[in-house]
Amino acid sequence: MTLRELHDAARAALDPVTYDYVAGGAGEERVLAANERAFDRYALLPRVLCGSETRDTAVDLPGAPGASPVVVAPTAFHRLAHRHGERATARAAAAEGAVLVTGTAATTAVAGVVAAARGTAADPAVWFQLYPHPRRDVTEALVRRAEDAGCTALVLTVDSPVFGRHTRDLRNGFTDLPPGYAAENMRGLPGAPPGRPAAITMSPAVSWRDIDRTRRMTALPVLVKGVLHPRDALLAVEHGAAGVIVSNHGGRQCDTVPAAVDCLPAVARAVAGRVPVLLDGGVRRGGDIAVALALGASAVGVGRPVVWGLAAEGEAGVRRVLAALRDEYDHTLALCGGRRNTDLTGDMVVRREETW
Ligand SMILES: Cc1cc2nc3c(=O)[nH]c(=O)nc-3n(C[C@H](O)[C@H](O)[C@H](O)COP(=O)(O)O)c2cc1C
Ligand SMILES: CCCCC(=O)C(=O)O
Repeated sequence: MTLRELHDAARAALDPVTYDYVAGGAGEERVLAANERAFDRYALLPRVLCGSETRDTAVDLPGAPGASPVVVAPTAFHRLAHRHGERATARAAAAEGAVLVTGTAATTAVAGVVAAARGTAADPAVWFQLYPHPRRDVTEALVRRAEDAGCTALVLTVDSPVFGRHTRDLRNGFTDLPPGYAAENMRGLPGAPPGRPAAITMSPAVSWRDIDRTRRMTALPVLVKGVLHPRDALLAVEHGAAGVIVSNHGGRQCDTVPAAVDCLPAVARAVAGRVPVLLDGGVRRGGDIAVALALGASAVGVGRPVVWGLAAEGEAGVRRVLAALRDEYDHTLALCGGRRNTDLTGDMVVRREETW
């Protein structure tokens, strides 16, 4: 099955409200569409007669040496997509050597997610995503949970000072998890109502000070997710980020921003190799990964395709998505005369004429 067929199978398997939650974006979904379309405007200029029978596509990421260049981006509520939920995703990512980013909005507690990954691979890399919280004690409790579970890095999502307005969810009245599902990591936190999970809080009042505070709480590397402006990328490095993730949240926050991949070159220039830069949004094929790496990314994140794999076929479906993307990428690397990721350089990407 191709990724497109997995998407169709997922659509058939999911109830329409859940499908819309995953598929949808903010506003008129312009950014959602632009993320994928932007890749059509980039073409690869291969080099010839410089390839190799053996290629190495592994990449060293914070807390994840020798990882796949395809990272599972944090996506909420996997138990809505499949009864095995985040555990299935974790087993699949571990089996494929891919970093799994789980997070505050997971429907399985982080300890269970890491345990599932460890049941599959000796040394899986699971990162924990959280929103900078205005209450330090809440952030600290989440950080300890991630550490105790065995996560190897934290991801702070900074593109969500307020919730995005997801048009389809508003139309469908999808404002809360159905009975029987919860953001399990939010249970028992300071300020949580007894027996119930605390609400996931986003605040426009958080700042770089909160990033500094979080960094001081932990020895884990901290990546900053949701950067588009090159000056923010620079600030992230200055504030000790171990990595910068260029992302517009899959078109689910501001519907007037550029396509994610179009923001990558300027961010990569600003970061200038000091920490890894990752890119997510609209990555759907191996060629997209090659373009992103040539434009300065060390790895890419994939969001929706993983959820489609999960909904269609559980663990096996997620494995299929991750394996297909890595295999297509390896094939593209071979076609471009590369033997390792760093052989893809900026001069090998050109703009297509927009005459079609
Ligand atoms: C259903 C869904 C849930 C998401 N939940 C989160 C989340 O909890 N935290 C976060 O930082 N990003 C979240 N994202 C954004 C993804 O991490 C990622 O930026 C985006 O999906 C990448 O775009 P793609 O879906 O085109 O690959 C979510 C995206 C989707 C589609
Ligand atoms: C409170 C959960 C937020 C999930 C999210 O980030 C998204 O749906 O885009």
